[in-house]
Amino acid sequence: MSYPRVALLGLGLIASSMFWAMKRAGMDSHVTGYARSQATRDTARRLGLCHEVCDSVAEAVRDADLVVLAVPVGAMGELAEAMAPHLKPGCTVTDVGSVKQAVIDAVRPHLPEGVEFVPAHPMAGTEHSGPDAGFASLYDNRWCLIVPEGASEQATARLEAYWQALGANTERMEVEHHDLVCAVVSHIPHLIAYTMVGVADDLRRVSDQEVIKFSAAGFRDFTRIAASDPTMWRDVFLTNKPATLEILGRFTEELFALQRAIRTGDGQLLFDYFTRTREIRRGILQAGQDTDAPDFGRAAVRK
Ligand SMILES: NC(=O)C1=CN([C@@H]2O[C@H](COP(=O)(O)OP(=O)(O)OC[C@H]3O[C@@H](n4cnc5c(N)ncnc54)[C@H](O)[C@@H]3O)[C@@H](O)[C@H]2O)C=CC1
Ligand SMILES: O=C(O)C(=O)Cc1ccc(O)cc1
Repeated sequence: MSYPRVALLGLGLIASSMFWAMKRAGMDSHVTGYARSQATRDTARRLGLCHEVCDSVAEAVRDADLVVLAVPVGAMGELAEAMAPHLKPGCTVTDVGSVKQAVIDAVRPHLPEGVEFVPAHPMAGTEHSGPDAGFASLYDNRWCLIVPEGASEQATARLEAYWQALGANTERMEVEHHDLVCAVVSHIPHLIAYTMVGVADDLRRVSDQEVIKFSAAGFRDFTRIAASDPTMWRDVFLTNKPATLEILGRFTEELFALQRAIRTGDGQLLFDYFTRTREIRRGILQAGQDTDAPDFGRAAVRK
């Protein structure tokens, strides 16, 4: 079941992809959009993004049955405060932020009685941002994590059905677990990519093309990930502090153990470690959980 009127607040990669996916799904919702900068609103109008691009938050949310907060995590609270007085009674508010506890803490206090808040997080994205970065298939076969946290069953199930219509699979998760899982599968991997590209740049080998020219897929993937939006990722680390520090602590412990093994020539430790991690990759492929894996990956598993 869809929503008759949807408001998208923040018209970047995630919101624009939602609009194109809604269009592709043939939803007959009327979609309003709002972005803070005039330039983004102009681009959105030029692209035909949303049925109506509004110049104020108040106008965008006024009649909306579903309001989607799609701005960097650090801007969610301020946006929620600005929109709250203009919400339609009984509407549902959701968000797409990469961190959940901080968003819940920042948004919920502003919401009037009778408005449902159902936080969500599509596990899909690219390194591109802005209104022209979106595309209809972004959510196809990707997970959208739903963190009901006090929302009614009816509002939660309705949002799940909406995301499924956009192409995603949905799974419910508790907030603390969500933030820890995302620190492991997304946040710390991004930090590692940022660090590795920074290290290569310190060696002055990135800008003169040498690293790019000779790099295999590993480093290229790091450069892609490290090109992600700086505002968004700054906010992720500032707001998911406990989980990212926990995982970073474990990561550096392991890294030091590997460093020591290299220094002392402990080949057995390195071999055992790499064997264990290879099994994890094979397990993912065998379970068919990596839809991006090229066929040769699956073939290797079948052997
Ligand atoms: N990019 C990705 O791969 C993914 C991002 N997310 C989350 O989705 C949210 C949006 O991310 P993207 O669409 O990628 O970002 P984006 O940078 O493409 O778009 C964000 C939009 O919000 C606007 N904005 C920023 N501050 C604002 C404010 N105070 N008031 C109104 N508008 C404001 C920006 O001008 C921009 O139009 C973030 O919370 C991010 O953590 C979730 C999954 C994947
Ligand atoms: O582009 C990539 O590799 C991603 O990991 C996309 C992504 C970025 C942030 C999220 O909160 C969820 C997914």
